[in-house]
Formats: sequence, C-alpha cells, structure tokens
Amino acid sequence: MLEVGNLKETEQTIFNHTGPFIQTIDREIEIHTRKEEPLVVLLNNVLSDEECDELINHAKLRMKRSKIGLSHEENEMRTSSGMFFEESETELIKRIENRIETIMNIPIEHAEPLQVLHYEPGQQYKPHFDYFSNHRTKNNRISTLILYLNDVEEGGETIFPALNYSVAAKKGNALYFEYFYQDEAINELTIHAGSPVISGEKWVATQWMRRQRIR
Ligand SMILES: O=C(O)CCC(=O)C(=O)O
Ligand SMILES: [Fe+2]
Repeated sequence: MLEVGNLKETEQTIFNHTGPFIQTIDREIEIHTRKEEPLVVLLNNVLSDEECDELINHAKLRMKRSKIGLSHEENEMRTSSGMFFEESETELIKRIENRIETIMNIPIEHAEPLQVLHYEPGQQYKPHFDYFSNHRTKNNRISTLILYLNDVEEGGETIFPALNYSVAAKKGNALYFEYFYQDEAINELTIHAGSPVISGEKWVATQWMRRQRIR
C-alpha cells in the first residue's frame, strides 16, 4: 500500500489477469485463489498429468544435490536435489515456457532456466526469499512460479509464515507470487518455505523471472 496524501493506493502488479481464468495458447488455466499485496495466486490445471510425468522422467536422469543462491554451495537450507532444463530444450519445455510467459506476463527472455526439485521424506527448503538480498544484484528476480508435478502423500506444503498461508502440493497446480513492489516491506512478506515431506515424495518445477532479460 502506498500512501499518497490521505489516499491509500494499491501498487501496480506484474500479473495482469483479472477474471477467473487465464487463456493461454493451448490451455485454460483456472485462478483458484488470490491474495493481494503481496500478490500470491494459486492456479489449477496449469499442466496435464502427462506433462508432469514427462517433466519428472526427464529430470530424474539428471538430478544433483541442490545448490543455493549465488554461492553455489551445498547447504542444509535446501536438502532436496535438483536440475535445470536448458532453454527451450524440448518441445515440452517450449510449450511450458509459452504458458509461463502468458501466466507471468513477462517475455521468456527474462526467464531463468526451469529448475526441477525433488524432495524425499525429511527433506525441505527452509524459509527464504527468492530475490537476492545483496543490493549490488542489478538484475534481480522479480517473480516466481512453482509448478507442482505430483501429489505429496503427507507434508511438503509451500508455506508463507508471514502471511499465515499454506498451499498443498497438488499435481498440475501452480503457485505464483511476485516481489517487485516499491514498498520493501511488502516484498519481505514473500518469505516462504517448502515444508518437510513426511511421507511420499515431492517434485516441483520452479520458474524465476528477472527484471531484465537474461537470454
Ligand atoms: O518446494 C517448495 O514448495 C518451494 C520451492 C521454492 O521455494 C523455490 O524453488 O524457490
Ligand atoms: Fe523459493
């Protein structure tokens, strides 16, 4: 909220969808719930079951222990394993990139490589911000889309402790949030975590967008 005189104005968002659906070239995506400032949107029907399975199967062959942030060191912050797809690597990745562009309302040239994470029981991603807090970072991240690739038996919710909000991982759903607000206090409310998987396993694909193009 920006205060202009006595008026409280809502800040401009990147996400530009208003109705209950987002029509992409090949799929109608449903907006399940949305919270404002910071904008956090839960989307249904982003990926088909077959697309989720194909992403998992491609990723499985190339998993490594996850690395965090700029330091690229293994760390207890994130205990899952992960991999990155190459830009437009396959027909499936191109199709998903296309959908992501529409959902996130940002050209794909701003997109980092799509990352896949795999969590086994006990594994988690502790509370963090997706943007780099180092102020020298010029081309920072501005928004995130987490695609859930399977149903988790128990645990593994994405939680926002400052918003008292929790989202269960459900196959084909996705969670969008952005942190490009002028008011830094709003950005800080996007602190989130992947809570520990209790039983079953968890697969997600994460898309981070940058302020400027990186491709
Ligand atoms: O696994 C999750 O639910 C969260 C993943 C996440 O925060 C990230 O990839 O940045
Ligand atoms: Fe994150």
